[in-house]
Amino acid sequence: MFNIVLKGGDVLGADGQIRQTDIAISGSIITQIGTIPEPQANRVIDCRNKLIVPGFVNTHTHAAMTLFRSYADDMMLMDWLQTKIWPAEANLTSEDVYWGTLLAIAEMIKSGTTCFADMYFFMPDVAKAVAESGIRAVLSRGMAGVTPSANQALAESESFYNEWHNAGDGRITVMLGPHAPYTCPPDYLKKVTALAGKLGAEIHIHLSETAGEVADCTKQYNKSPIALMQELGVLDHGTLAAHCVHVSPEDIAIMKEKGVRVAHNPGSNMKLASGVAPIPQMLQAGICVGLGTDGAASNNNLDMVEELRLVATLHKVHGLDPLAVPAKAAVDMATVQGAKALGLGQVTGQLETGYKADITIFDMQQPHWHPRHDRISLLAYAASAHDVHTVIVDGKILLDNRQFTTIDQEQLFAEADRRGMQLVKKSHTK
Ligand SMILES: CSC[C@H]1O[C@@H](n2cnc3c(O)ncnc32)[C@H](O)[C@@H]1O
Ligand SMILES: [Zn+2]
Repeated sequence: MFNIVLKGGDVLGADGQIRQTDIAISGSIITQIGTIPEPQANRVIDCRNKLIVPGFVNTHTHAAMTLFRSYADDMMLMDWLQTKIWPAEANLTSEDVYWGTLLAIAEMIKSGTTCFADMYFFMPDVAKAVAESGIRAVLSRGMAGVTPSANQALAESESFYNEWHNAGDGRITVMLGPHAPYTCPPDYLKKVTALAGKLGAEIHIHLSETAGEVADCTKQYNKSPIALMQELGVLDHGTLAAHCVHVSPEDIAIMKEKGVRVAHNPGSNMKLASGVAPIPQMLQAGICVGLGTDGAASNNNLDMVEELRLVATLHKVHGLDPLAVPAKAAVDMATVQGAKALGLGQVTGQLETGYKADITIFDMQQPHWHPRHDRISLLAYAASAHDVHTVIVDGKILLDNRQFTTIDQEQLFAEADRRGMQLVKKSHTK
């Protein structure tokens, strides 16, 4: 007796091939892929005309920034952070972060994401939203060495790791989150690396996002941010580096040597006019690249279906090369490579027996899914988040025929609207 059987869908297997077959789920695990003639299960889902893929892995976001969506647009990164975002974030409460995160989780589930990496504040409240909603997440308490709360952030990171790493039925893992080289001076980063060594924790950090960051770092330390991180030991504990837009061939060689995994955020990089990361060169060098949305204040949504299309098209036009990031490579970045980037390569990101049942099911009975010459191509270039029909995480259905099973949508929208408006009003009256 299985818990769930997905019957007769077009399944994207771990070998990259799509076959019409069945998937059986027992508890949290995929236990069988192949024809199951008369399935005995608590729930059998008819998946004819459905595409079944590994749930998307969003490798970099700041979930609760949904509350600042459309508050500050059309600005460059440092101006955006310094004049709008950081002042507004100073007013955040733990309840705001809980509701903002839950809004993000709802948006991610509805667009097919089953796992995300977050860096923010009030992380126990983020973890609570993750635990209650049923999604999978890799959480980091953001730390900035230049702020008065620098030492408190280190202490909170340690207690957060001790309380939440592997919690929520194993759906939550924890990393350390030094924000960036320009907010975390070398002495502070040394404390972070010492803590990473003590806990056995990996590190999630923003690196080389803008040309200005690289120029300032080079002026101050005579080294690129990547080379500086190498010197400080930041790359010795397992590193998830967000952005890496302005990296040189020498930086790429260091990243390869140190096994740095990259969270590529094409939508955010385009909107903040940060630049185009050399992703084809990184892939060529054998670096693990996952896909992320960044926060909803810089993207301005958390839709990995859109990000999939952006990554597959941006690098073509930038390099004048239609093969720069083919559809299959883009889908891999959104799934299997994303899971590897988060240190979850043995857990999620693939439809294979023994892996967690983290699954997204697309409804292909829509005009833009016909004719079906190539389903991977349709997913990368034609699909929409509206096609997401059912989402399963850890063997539990979180979105059932487009309806949430763990989230009260009406209450969520009311809380998020009220809190978002209040936060922006507070920022304007200061
Ligand atoms: C210290 S918690 C995380 C911190 O990061 C800020 N943030 C959001 N988007 C970006 C980005 O693209 N680059 C750098 N920092 C970013 C967020 O507002 C929080 O303050
Ligand atoms: Zn970010």
